[in-house]
Amino acid sequence: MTKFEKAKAEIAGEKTLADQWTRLSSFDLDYTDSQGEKHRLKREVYHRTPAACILLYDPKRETVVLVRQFRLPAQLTGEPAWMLEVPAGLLDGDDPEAAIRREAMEETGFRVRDVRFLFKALTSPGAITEILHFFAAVIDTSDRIAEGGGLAEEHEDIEVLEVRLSDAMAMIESGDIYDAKTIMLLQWATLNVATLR
Ligand SMILES: Nc1nc2c(ncn2[C@@H]2O[C@H](COP(=O)(O)OP(=O)(O)O[C@H]3O[C@H](CO)[C@@H](O)[C@H](O)[C@@H]3O)[C@@H](O)[C@H]2O)c(=O)[nH]1
Ligand SMILES: [Mg+2]
Repeated sequence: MTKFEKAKAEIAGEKTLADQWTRLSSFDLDYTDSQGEKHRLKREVYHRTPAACILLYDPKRETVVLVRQFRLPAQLTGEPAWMLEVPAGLLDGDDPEAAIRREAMEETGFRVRDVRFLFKALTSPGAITEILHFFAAVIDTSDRIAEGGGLAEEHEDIEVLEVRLSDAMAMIESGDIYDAKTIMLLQWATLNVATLR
């Protein structure tokens, strides 16, 4: 028995506010609350498509592969804008595992052999439809078969770094790493390092 047994949400209308790279719309929502009372609510939603990210861990060197790139929203909030993150990208119609293999190669030059699906998460459920699929893979130096750095035709300008897991954890505390998906994967790695062989 939950508080929300009487609750329901029905979409009464949707208006597209912007439809360029990603659609932004405004919804009228007929929300019946937990007391059974009906209210008309307004909600704006940014329709981001699904994405995937990956922890690449080398157990011999105890290192993780991170990428640094420019992020405009970071600059707009006044934070350092060339952010350190785990490799990630939009699925672009592929299944999550195929997409993360492609993104890992494009961004880091690492070939992903066995890949482990960990979990998925909505990254900002109040406003954004983005669902992110999290993966982990064990790598070693022989798996780096290309430069990485991102796609030239998309002007991706990516630096590839290999950082000790313990140093990366310290960079969360110092504020040098402040991307949510990256913090989640580094913490997962720290908790599960014994399984990453
Ligand atoms: N024209 C245009 N191109 C864009 C725009 N936004 C992104 N792009 C292009 O689309 C590419 C998307 O690259 P991906 O590697 O697929 O995605 P990502 O930006 O790394 O996204 C990942 O990280 C984000 C931030 O943490 C996540 O939001 C996202 O879900 C994903 O995990 C960018 O490099 C850029 O070329 C835009 O508004 N307009
Ligand atoms: Mg990316």
